[in-house]
Amino acid sequence: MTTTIQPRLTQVFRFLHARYADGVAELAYAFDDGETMVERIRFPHAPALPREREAAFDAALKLLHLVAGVSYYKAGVPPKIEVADGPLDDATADLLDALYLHGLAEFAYRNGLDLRGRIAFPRAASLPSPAGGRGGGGEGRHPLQAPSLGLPKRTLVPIGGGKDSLVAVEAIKSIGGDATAAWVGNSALIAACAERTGLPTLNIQRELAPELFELNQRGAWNGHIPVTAVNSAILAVAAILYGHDSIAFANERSASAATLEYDGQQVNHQWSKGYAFEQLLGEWLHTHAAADLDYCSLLRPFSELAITRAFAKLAPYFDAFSSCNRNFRLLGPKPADRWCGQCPKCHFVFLALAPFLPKPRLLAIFGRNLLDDETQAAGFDALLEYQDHKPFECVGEGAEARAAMYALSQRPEWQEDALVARFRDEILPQLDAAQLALEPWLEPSAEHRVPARLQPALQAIGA
Ligand SMILES: CC(=O)N[C@H]1[C@@H](OP(=O)(O)OP(=O)(O)OC[C@H]2O[C@@H](n3ccc(=O)[nH]c3=O)[C@H](O)[C@@H]2O)O[C@H](CO)[C@@H](O)[C@@H]1O[C@H](C)C(=O)N[C@@H](C)C(=O)N[C@@H](CCC(=O)O)C(=O)O
Ligand SMILES: Nc1ncnc2c1ncn2[C@@H]1O[C@H](COP(=O)(O)OP(=O)(O)OP(=O)(O)O)[C@@H](O)[C@H]1O
Repeated sequence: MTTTIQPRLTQVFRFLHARYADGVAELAYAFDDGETMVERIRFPHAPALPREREAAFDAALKLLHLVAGVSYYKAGVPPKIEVADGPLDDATADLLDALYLHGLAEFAYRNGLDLRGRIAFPRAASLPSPAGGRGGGGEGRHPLQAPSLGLPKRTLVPIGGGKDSLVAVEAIKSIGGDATAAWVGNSALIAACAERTGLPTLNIQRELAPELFELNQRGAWNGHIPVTAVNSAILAVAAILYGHDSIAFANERSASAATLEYDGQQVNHQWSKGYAFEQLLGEWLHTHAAADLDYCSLLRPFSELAITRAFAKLAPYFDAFSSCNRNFRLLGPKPADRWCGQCPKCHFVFLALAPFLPKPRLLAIFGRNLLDDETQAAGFDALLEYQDHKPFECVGEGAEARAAMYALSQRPEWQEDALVARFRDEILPQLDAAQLALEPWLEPSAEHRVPARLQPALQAIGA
């Protein structure tokens, strides 16, 4: 179907319906009275849903509808949001308001928009828990507790093709945890990583509504969306459908740090990988879907450097993984050999692995030495927050990039490489050497929501 809507002139974004049958979820949206846009999520070999899980499944499917709408809403950012099913309870509206405001903060910043005061999901103050939850309250603000469903003690581990999820997988394997390697989309690279884990696999397909790409061609607003939230909501539906009691993402501590602050608002490229979103969704699932469905990040206590140190021990993945997001485009060109070598992710992962791997091993992974290439100076400067802000990408904090670069500048095998020498001569004299130690970054922090059953896996990562 061809769309005729002028996206930037729309007045209402409408959540029409979410339906599920035979392993396919259909999520329908529209602007104003325009064409229906349908996103489809395909759950392979979907089992019949046990009756006791139906309410939880319906709740999770509704949430997925609301979360996945962010891809379409952003095309027009109209002033009004309507939900055909009716207004949301406060906890659900709070989650959605936060996700759309903070998850689209980079999008807004780069497009010169201000979404504050514009995003307001319809809410009714006193709605009861939709999953048949129990336990008093009555004000509808926090609908207490959803029932326990007796979900099997199995963990869905989302796989992104990069180092982080593979560290999480190996940590769960090290404690003999029952787990499934799950991923969304049709990336062959992710499939190869998932196969290599040796775990049972689950590949969920996602088809965006084709009208979105037409809207993009017609001048829709476009930019970054909180895709981890979409993947999380898909996996929550999957956990209930296939029977898993936990979803263990691999979102690092640094994901909670803002990329920059602008006009009093924090702009974080990785907002839906951060702890605030993890808490919102984890609580929401307990109160609205199933008390025994845990959503967490297994890597939350760890910095990027602690994670690269752990990954440096996982040699069997070295010729399969890639953190370069250019591999994961739906439409655009992809790098020929897994690492484009030009983007912030390539720069950061090279730098963060370098202190923990023998140099020839690292060069073999990337097929080149990014730190001996003067043309890459600006890219590394941004990582160090030197004359630039942190890039809009999934990279560690400026301070940990500086700690990694400092460590290399002290090592004979690295210190003559062009960008390490430049750091030593030009940037280091402007820094406080007391702030550059690597070791503090390897210490885990206490803040996480990892359920007791999986906590022993944290030892494997921190060791
Ligand atoms: C792979 C990638 O980085 N894509 C971003 C890129 O998209 P591009 O236009 O270059 O091409 P496609 O990926 O083929 O997408 C085509 C258009 O489709 C729309 N779209 C796509 C996926 C989706 O979930 N929703 C969508 O609306 C969009 O209009 C695309 O233009 O640039 C886009 C615009 O800035 C980004 O939206 C694309 O980002 C993807 C959604 C994506 O998967 N990105 C992840 C690699 C990513 O950024 N991960 C973050 C996680 C942050 C978080 O809070 O979740 C990270 O690793 O830090
Ligand atoms: N297509 C996907 N399907 C399911 N989960 C995904 C997908 N892409 C990313 N994720 C998950 O989202 C989280 C954040 O992704 P991120 O890209 O930071 O991790 P990664 O790919 O494991 O590692 P790296 O930081 O090296 O890229 C991880 O838990 C990852 O597994």
